[in-house]
Amino acid sequence: MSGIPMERPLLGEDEAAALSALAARVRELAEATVLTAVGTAEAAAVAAEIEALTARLAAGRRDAPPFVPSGERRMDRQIGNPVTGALNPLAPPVELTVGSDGIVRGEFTLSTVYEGPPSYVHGGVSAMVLDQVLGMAAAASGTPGMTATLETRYRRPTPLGVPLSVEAKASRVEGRKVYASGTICGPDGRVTVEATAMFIMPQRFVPHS
Ligand SMILES: CCCCCCCCCCCCCCCC(=O)SCCNC(=O)CCNC(=O)[C@H](O)C(C)(C)COP(=O)(O)OP(=O)(O)OC[C@H]1O[C@@H](n2cnc3c(N)ncnc32)[C@H](O)[C@@H]1OP(=O)(O)O
Repeated sequence: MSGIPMERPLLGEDEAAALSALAARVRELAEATVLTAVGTAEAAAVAAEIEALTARLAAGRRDAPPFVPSGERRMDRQIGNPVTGALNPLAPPVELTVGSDGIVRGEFTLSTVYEGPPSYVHGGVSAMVLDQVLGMAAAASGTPGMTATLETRYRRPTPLGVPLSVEAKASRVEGRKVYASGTICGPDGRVTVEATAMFIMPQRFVPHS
């Protein structure tokens, strides 16, 4: 049982745009923090200002990240998602589209905050992106589910700071189980990471169960 409530407020367009702009500035702040070379006194002064800004935002704190309305496409309502969520400063964010062919596609660039080995993307970050994209491909097949298994194969290092592409597709559905596969490719089109996964729709979400 999660400590975060399932019920969510829905953001209007203006509020979603304003909070997304805020998250974009915080993303820049995170990268500036990792890369800054200002001295210790300046770092301490900035930390104090950020503490005050955090207190201003927390003055209107919600119990859980809000959703945005998304009509039929319930999979893109989680604006606080750590991969795709414009509202989440930890998300790159990866913008995804679902094609009529069932393939989920996206383009994204990862900054140095996602570094694993020097100058390359952390393997856990690649796995997180693929989990999301394969999960959306499973949902696009009509059977959304929770990740039961996720296998990643790291073919070559994934570079930071250059455009990457990701895509995934559901391969088969067996009852509540959906199998999907996908890749991340570098700017040269070569695959850097491959993944396969199996998602299971929890029994409690099965319609009319
Ligand atoms: C509708 C839900 C919301 C979705 C909204 C969609 C939003 C739009 C897309 C967004 C995309 C997000 C992408 C990120 C998705 C995460 O990150 S999900 C978070 C990570 N995953 C988890 O935390 C899952 C934790 N595990 C669980 O909750 C439960 O174990 C599961 C996976 C739901 C299965 O529970 P269950 O339905 O009670 O399973 P159960 O009836 O015991 O078993 C059913 C069958 O599955 C097999 N099985 C069960 N678990 C496993 C396993 N881990 N490995 C292999 N086989 C297994 C059983 O052996 C059984 O097989 P058969 O006997 O039928 O052959």
